[in-house]
Amino acid sequence: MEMKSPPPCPNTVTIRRNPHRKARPTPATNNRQIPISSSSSMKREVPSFPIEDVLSMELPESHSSSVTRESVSESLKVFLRIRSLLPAKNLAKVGSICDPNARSKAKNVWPQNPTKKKQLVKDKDVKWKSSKACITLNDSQSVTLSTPVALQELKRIKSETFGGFSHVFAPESSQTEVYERMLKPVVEEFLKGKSGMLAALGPSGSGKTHTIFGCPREPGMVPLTLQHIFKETEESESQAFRSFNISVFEIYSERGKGEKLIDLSPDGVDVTMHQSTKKGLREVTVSSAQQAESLIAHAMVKRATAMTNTNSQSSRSQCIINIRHGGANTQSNNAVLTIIDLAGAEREKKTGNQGARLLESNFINKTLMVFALCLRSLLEHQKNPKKPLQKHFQNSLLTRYLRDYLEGKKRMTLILTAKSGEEDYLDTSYLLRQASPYTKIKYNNVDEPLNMLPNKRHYQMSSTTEHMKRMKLGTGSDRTEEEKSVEEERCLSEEGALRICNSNVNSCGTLKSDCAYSAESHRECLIMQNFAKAIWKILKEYNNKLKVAEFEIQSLRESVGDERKRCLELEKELKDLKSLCTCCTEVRVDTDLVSGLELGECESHTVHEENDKAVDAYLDCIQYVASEQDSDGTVTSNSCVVDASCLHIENSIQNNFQEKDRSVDANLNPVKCVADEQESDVTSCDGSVVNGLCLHVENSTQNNFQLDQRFLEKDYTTEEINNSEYVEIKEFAVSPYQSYGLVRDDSCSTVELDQLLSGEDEATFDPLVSTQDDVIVTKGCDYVDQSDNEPILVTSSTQLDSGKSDRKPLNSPSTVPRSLNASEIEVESKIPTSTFQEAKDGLPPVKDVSSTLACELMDDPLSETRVTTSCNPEKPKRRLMPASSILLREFGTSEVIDEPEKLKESRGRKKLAGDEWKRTQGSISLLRLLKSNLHL
Ligand SMILES: Nc1ncnc2c1ncn2[C@@H]1O[C@H](COP(=O)(O)OP(=O)(O)OP(=O)(O)O)[C@@H](O)[C@H]1O
Repeated sequence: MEMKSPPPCPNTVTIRRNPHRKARPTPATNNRQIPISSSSSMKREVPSFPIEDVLSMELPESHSSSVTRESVSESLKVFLRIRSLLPAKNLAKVGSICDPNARSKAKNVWPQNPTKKKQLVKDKDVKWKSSKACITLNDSQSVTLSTPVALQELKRIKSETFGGFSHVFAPESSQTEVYERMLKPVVEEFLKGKSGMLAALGPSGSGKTHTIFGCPREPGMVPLTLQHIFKETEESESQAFRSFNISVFEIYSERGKGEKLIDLSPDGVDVTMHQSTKKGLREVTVSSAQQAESLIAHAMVKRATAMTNTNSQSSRSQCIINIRHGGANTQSNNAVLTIIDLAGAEREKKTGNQGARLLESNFINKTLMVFALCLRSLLEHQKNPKKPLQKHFQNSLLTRYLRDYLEGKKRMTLILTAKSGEEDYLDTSYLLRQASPYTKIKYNNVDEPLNMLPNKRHYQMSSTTEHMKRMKLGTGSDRTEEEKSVEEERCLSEEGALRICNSNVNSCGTLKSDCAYSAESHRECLIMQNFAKAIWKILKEYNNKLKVAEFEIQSLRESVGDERKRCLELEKELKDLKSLCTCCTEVRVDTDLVSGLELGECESHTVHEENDKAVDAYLDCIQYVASEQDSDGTVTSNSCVVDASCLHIENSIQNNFQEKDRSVDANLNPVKCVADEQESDVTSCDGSVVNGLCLHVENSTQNNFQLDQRFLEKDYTTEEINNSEYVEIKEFAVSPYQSYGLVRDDSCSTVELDQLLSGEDEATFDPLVSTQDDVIVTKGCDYVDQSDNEPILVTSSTQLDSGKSDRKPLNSPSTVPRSLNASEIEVESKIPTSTFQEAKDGLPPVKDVSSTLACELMDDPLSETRVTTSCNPEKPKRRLMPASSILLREFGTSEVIDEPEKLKESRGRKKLAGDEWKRTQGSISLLRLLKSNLHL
């Protein structure tokens, strides 16, 4: 369905985000191709994957392990809250906000010492006048305490810096802010099943109670905690998960006589505590924040407070609030959240306490001192494990109750409250000096399963462990309680939490599963961490290898490019050489170089460049002849001997080459076959019987070879010859060649024994009367006879004359005639084209054929080489003594020849036998020596 676009409004401008797309023909293939804009700016560049950046990133050494360490080795969290600097008058107002009865209570503060009262009035005036702060916040974790001018002489310091706090709350910090930052994480952990404890520590009147309980307008940590936990569990379906057991009690010493543990719940009674076991402490189950707050409010009413000169409602006891999961959830979650409002340290001079208040004050101070000693001992023990953990906890009920916390077995949080006025400098200085080192306390291997244990169970476990140790040591039960306690403590401290955990596995099913889960999680974490490290390492190694490989590829490409250039140069060079060899219009063979050859009327041979391969081959042969001639004109080449006189290649016959090349091939091939079969007395080739000794191939039109009947053992009819594979031939017709080693089965050359007496006169050749000297071997018999008047092309002919040699030929039979006239044995053939083709495939170049046979001839020390021409066979034959022939041959081999000839020579040498080549190479040095000595 086509949608017609509305007509364009003349006043509107259409802005196209994308350029126009030109219509283009539908591609033939189904694959839709995304049109690519020709403009480079429109090309969508896909950013490559930043592998380099990724690989260059350093993997944190042990991120997960650091996290683990952080969770395992956590410092004691110490917060500092600075109370706002308010004049006493304003403070009273502030206090009255939270506690309406504060003013009236203050009036009723006991004891009312008139003298002190007057002094207080004076102090108030002083405070009012000197409302300067001695604490300044450096940052969120440190403060500087400045010594008032009046005390600088006494303290000899002007200021002190205290740092390392988890957070320092400024005076203007609200309760909510304090809760959010300080207690909320602890509460959340508690809801997850981890116990926690918060204790407020500071001098009297610094705001501990205010921070912990607050007031209706500013609810403190406890109300906020209750609201939090009930809010969190509101959505829980089960009632059991929405109820908590809350116990509130105080440790109080009435008039300094002993310590009492008083249950502050509505129906609470005195609680007896043996070791850490509390008897009679009532836990109130609450299911809402209101119920809990009501309970806390009731407890606060019951709590012992008194008016002092520093606080209108000074706490006289250590108040402890425990919140635990209630109902059925208690069994599965034993986590306890403990919030403690400690009584403030008091200075007698400052508070003006007397009598019972003074006793209470002493008790409070003592408890706080024990508390501080426990933490100090823990710190020193952690700094130097050789230092034993002191048993300060035994010195107060509070510290006994908080033993696990004070010994670092459970995590706790401290909030220090400090007054910032100069008049509170001493209290604040004492507090900070005492408590700031607590920030260095570490919790090593504190595991939650330990925290989840109820105190009773923990001590039972400790007793069990101790009992087992005692059983191992064989110690009796005659130990005192104190010794047991001390030993138990030592064992606990030495075993560590993990071992305790393992012990718990045996005693507690829940604990066992928790421990196993924790250990498994930790193990999985380590495995994954190591796995990630290994992969990262492998990736980096592969990256390095990749870089190396790329570098190698680049270098190889460069080298390939160089080789290509070189190859092109070589090809060009080869082309030039070829053009020099074949493309020249005229190739001349210097007659001087072939002086040993009788060239007859033809001193130069001209071949036109248009000649075919056969002609090229002949040219090569000529060149070989030329190159292999020594200065004396003696043919000494071991690679090629060509009767140059047989080559009558002139421009006049160039057309004949083109026309008659097949004839040339035809003449070559059968002769080759003859040579292959020469080992037998009678040579057969393609069913034709030929005489291997005397093969004169002419460009005849006859199909059959014709054998001279004189060389046959008996009279054959022409029909018999043509039809039979073998005919018997006279011995003399074969033996001379065998004796001279001319005919070999590996020879691929053509052999023609020919007197070359014009090839016509049969009477001139009589094998029966011919001598050995007259034996002539003509090799490479290609006979192209155009006509009687035209020049005759004989590709190559080598005449071997051994008759006049003093040496006797090998296996030379005395009865064998020495000379044969090839013309008398005339084989005329016209071999079918198919036969030519078959033979042509295996036919090596003419020059190779010639060279092979020539080499064999030259290798025979008894043989002599004579090159004659078919044009003038009467020319004198050149003879060489074998030794000199070899030397000259070797000498010729060691000669430095130019490159084109060298190439051709190497091509010819490939045909040589391996041992022969080695021999030639090996004697080069000798030849050089001879050359230098003989001045050759
Ligand atoms: N940050 C504060 N903001 C407002 N009022 C505060 C703050 N801190 C303390 N006050 C007020 O100062 C008075 C004394 O505080 P509080 O009773 O909490 O001190 P304390 O440290 O508990 O003393 P003690 O150890 O004697 O019990 C209270 O009336 C309280 O309302």
